[in-house]
Amino acid sequence: MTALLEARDLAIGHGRRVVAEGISLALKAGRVLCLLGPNGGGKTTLLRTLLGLIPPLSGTVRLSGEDLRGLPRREVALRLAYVPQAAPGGFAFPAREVVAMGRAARLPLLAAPGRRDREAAEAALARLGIAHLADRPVTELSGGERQLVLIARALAQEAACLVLDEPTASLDFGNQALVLRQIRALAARDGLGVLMTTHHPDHAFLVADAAAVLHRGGLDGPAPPEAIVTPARLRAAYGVETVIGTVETPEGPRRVCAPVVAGGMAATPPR
Ligand SMILES: Nc1ncnc2c1ncn2[C@@H]1O[C@H](COP(=O)(O)OP(=O)(O)OP(=O)(O)O)[C@@H](O)[C@H]1O
Repeated sequence: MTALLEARDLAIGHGRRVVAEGISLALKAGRVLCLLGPNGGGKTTLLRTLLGLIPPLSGTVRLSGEDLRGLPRREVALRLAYVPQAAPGGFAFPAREVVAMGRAARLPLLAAPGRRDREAAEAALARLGIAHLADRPVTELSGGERQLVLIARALAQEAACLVLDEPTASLDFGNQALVLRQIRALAARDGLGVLMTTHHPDHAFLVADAAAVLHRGGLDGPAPPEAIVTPARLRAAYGVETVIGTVETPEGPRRVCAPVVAGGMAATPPR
C-alpha cells in the first residue's frame, strides 16, 4: 500500500536555519501517527513542510507517491486537510459557514457551496457533537468549541489525510477524549491517515499506531508507541523522569505515562 504521506531524508527549517534533518516517515491509510517533542523542537515546522506551506531545505515529500512540488495547491488540499493550532480572533462567521469553508478546494473558483457541500458541513458538525453550535459566531465560542469547529472544517474537506497541530491543546478533559475518540474513529472506521502533534505522550498510547519524537535536530521514529514513548527518550526530550505503567480499561490493558514531579527532574534538561 502506497503511503498517503511520505517524507524522505527531509531537512526542515526557516531561511537558512536548519531546525531538524534526516527526517523520514510514512503515513498509510487507516493509521494514526503521533508526533511528540519539546517546545521549539520543530513540530509545526515539520507539519508545514509536509503540507507544502514552507519548502524543505532538502529531501522530498510525497503524497500518494507523487512529489509534492509537482502538485498544484488545490490538489494538495484535496489530499491533505490541515488543522492549525487554535488562534483567537478572526471574523464572526457562524460555525456552519466556517465548516463549509473546508469545501473550498472542491468548488470551482468563486462558486457558492451546493447541497452536497452543505451536507458535508452538517455531517462534520454532527460528527464532532457540535451541531448545536452551527449558528453561533465562532468569535463567541470557547477556545475548545472553536477548536472542534476547526476540526469539523478539516473533516468537511474530505481529504484522505488529516494533519492536526495540537488538536487537543485548548480542550477540557472531556473534549480531549471526544476529539481523540474521533481521531481514532476517522482512522479505524473511515480509513483516513492522521498525523497529529501533541504534548501528551499518553495520547500516543491512546490513539496512535506509531509515534515519533522530534528533538535535538532529528526525529526518533516513527515506531510503535511502546518503542518510542520510553522513560529514557522522554528524559532526553523533555528533561523529566517518567514512569510507564499498564492500567486495565474497559477496552483492555493500556500503557500510561506519569511524570515524576517530586524531586524526579533529570539532572540535565534538553538544550
Ligand atoms: N516563521 C519562522 N521564522 C523563523 N523561525 C521560526 C519560524 N517559526 C518557527 N521558527 C523557529 O523554528 C523552531 C521550531 O519551531 P516550531 O514552532 O516548529 O516548534 P514546535 O515544536 O512546533 O514548538 P511548540 O511545541 O512550542 O509549538 C523554533 O526555534 C522557532 O523559533
